[in-house]
Order: sequence, then C-alpha cells, then structure tokens
Amino acid sequence: YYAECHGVIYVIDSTDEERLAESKQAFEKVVTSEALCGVPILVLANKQDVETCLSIPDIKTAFSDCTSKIGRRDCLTQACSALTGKGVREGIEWMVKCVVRNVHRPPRQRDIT
Ligand SMILES: Nc1nc2c(ncn2[C@@H]2O[C@H](COP(=O)(O)OP(=O)(O)OP(=O)(O)O)[C@@H](O)[C@H]2O)c(=O)[nH]1
Repeated sequence: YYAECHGVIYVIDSTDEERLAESKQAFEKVVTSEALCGVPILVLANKQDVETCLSIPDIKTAFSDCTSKIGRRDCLTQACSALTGKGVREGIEWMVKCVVRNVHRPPRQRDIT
C-alpha cells in the first residue's frame, strides 16, 4: 500500500493536546517507514478555527524530535480548518506540486543532486 504512495497527508487535531504525543508517535512511524522514503509529507494542523487550539509553533515544537527523520524530503506544516476550508487549498496545491516533481519515486539520484 505504501509502495504505491506518492504523497502523505497527515492530519493533526490542533485542539487535542492530550493526544499530541500519540500523534507524534504515529507520525514518526510514517516518516521512518522505508517504503515512504523521500515521499513528500503535508502535515495539516486542522481545527485552527478554534480559538484555544495549539499554534503551528506549538505543534512544530512537539514534533521537533521528528525533524531529523524527515530527511531531505519535502515537508510542509499547513494550518487549516476543515470546517471553514481555510488553508486546505494551499496545502493541496503544495502537495500537487511536490508529487509532480517527484513523479518518479523513490527519488533518483539525479533528481536530488
Ligand atoms: N471546529 C472544527 N471542528 C472540526 C474540524 N474538523 C473536524 N471537526 C469536527 O471534529 C469532529 C470529529 O471529526 P471527524 O471527522 O469525526 O474526525 P475523526 O478523526 O474521525 O474523529 P476522532 O477519531 O473521534 O478523533 C466532528 O465533530 C467534526 O465536525 C475543524 O477544522 N474545525
């Protein structure tokens, strides 16, 4: 299943601080998966319409352990709200560009050098 994957969209509930550590563990499994090596990852920090939500810097700090594991691949953390739609288009457009660029995967040496 992962072997056919050209991009990962990982959704975080920005209002669920309690489960952020659990989410980070799940994210770590994705980024360390050999089958997903080099695959672009869009992290959607959802529910940003909620006033008390975690900010993007909060989320990046909580996920900072993962930075080195993300490696050289494209990775974007995009604030969004599935409720209002804000940020969703930007995220998807970014992902489309990445997928087009990485259409041959795993990345060939000449694409990354
Ligand atoms: N305010 C707000 N609510 C949202 C947003 N996205 C989803 N929700 C609400 O969050 C609730 C859970 O949404 P689901 O789509 O069921 O998400 P889920 O991941 O299946 O839920 P769990 O597995 O229970 O965490 C629903 O009441 C949604 O309406 C958002 O961007 N903003």
